[in-house]
Amino acid sequence: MLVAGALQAQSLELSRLDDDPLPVQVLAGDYDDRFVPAGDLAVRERSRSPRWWRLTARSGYPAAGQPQLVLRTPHLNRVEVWQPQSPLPVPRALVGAGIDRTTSTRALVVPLPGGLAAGQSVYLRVQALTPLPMTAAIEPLAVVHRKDMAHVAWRTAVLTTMAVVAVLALGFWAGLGERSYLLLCLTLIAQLLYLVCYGGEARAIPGLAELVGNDPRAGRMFGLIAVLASNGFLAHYLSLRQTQPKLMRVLTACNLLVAALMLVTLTTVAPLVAVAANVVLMVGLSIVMTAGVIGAWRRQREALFLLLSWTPMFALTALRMAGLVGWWGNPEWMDYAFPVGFALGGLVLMIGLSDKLQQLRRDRDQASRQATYDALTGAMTRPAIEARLKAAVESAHKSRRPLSVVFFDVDHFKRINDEHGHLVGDQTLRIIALRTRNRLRTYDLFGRYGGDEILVVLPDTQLREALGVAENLRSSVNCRPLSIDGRLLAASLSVGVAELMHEETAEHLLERADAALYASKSGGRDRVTGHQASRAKELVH
Ligand SMILES: Nc1nc2c(ncn2[C@@H]2O[C@H](COP(=O)(O)OP(=O)(O)OP(=O)(O)O)[C@@H](O)[C@H]2O)c(=O)[nH]1
Repeated sequence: MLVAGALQAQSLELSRLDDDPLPVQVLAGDYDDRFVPAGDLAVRERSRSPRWWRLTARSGYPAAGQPQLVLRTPHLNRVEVWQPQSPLPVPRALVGAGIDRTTSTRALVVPLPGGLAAGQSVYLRVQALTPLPMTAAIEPLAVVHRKDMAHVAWRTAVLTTMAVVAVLALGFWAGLGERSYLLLCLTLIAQLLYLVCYGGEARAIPGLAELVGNDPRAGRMFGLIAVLASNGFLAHYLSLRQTQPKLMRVLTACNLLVAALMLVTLTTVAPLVAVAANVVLMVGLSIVMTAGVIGAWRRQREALFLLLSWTPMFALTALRMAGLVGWWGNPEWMDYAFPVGFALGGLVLMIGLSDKLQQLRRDRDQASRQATYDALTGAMTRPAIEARLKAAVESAHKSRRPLSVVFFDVDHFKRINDEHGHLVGDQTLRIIALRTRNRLRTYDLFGRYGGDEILVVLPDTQLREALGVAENLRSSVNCRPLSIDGRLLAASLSVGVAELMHEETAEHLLERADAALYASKSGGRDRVTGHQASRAKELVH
């Protein structure tokens, strides 16, 4: 292993004493032959009681280089360090008593003012509260500062990204009322709190600093809450209950285990709980990953986002598990990879969620279009035109402005169907709809009321003008034959017109227009009839 900057191989030896004798005895060398070499430079302390560790230099670290003892990823651990020839220890911890605010939360740093001669040792009394190993190294002060600055920059970027995505998710939830956003926000906040508890930034947050300093279980609780919230989010996001009910049941069982672990965490700080929590986390992640793979196989779009966001987290959690059980050390990049994985995962899921909502909106718009517009003619459907007529009538009454309706029906349409077939009948309807609609203003309403009946609503229009419009519609059809599949077909319309009377309902207005249409039919077809309310009789034009 190289000391960056100094470009000098770490010539150190780490050993552990499985006991907690008095410091004077240890410093006097009474226990020196009972220290067992650790094999590498990882302080992997599993005992809950304080244990002694010894770091011995194989070659010298001169005082001129301002060497510093560095214990990376200390998390919640508390350490007392005896510098060579010093009878008093230097206490160090990220949170609580022993904080050193002159360095970042990357590591516990203790200066070695007199350097460390070959064969000289530094003694550490370690009270481990987390099972992840701390890596010991000796770095020149300049290197410590450089790495601290990089650490602060990285952590600030990552934690700020998570906080921003969480706030955005909260805003989306408030605006759209979509529960997934709230679950995503909760997940990110719990992950953020988990990271700042173990990463040490909690020491800068009033309230949280005291909580974490006094109780190492706080971070674990946040971790478990994050697992619950993220499982809830993912189940909701993938619609797991509907799409993969079996996996949903397994995930629910997993959530119950997490809830049980939360209860256990309230009563004990045993490291086994951390291992159990990580096992449950891995099981939960495996279920979610399986659901993602199945969803992706079924071409469920959101499953792809899920895989994209959770594959790195899955791999990192597996690596962290391996670190916990001692299969490998805890390399420096893992300190950053884990939070970056959280932040990127949150970002990708946020994008995925927006994509899902966009898709839902497109589906809803399409369904609403289908419900509003008739596929054959492009006119409004009957329920849609009726609703719009009702609203137009209310608005006309309120504003005391005129409104008229035109009702028309294709003459002898049944005959066209019978003689030329249904498809030609369809084409006839389509062409008639096109020709008539082209004669209307953009704000006139045009709807298919029945098989070959069309209702036109003309806002701001009195009967006289409406009769003119109706005549225009009629002539647009009978002015020249319709050309369908090389055939020329003559068609005509019978039209009824009525103007809205004072306090009249939409239904009554329609009845009068229908009566006028009936009058056109019985008067010989291919004509326009207006229903003149005041004279209570029909006018034929
Ligand atoms: N091709 C086609 N025919 C339809 C559609 N909807 C309804 N029809 C037919 O349209 C015909 C409507 O006939 P009516 O309006 O009752 O009678 P008509 O032959 O037009 O006679 P008059 O209205 O008295 O002039 C019926 O035969 C329906 O089967 C459709 O979407 N496509």
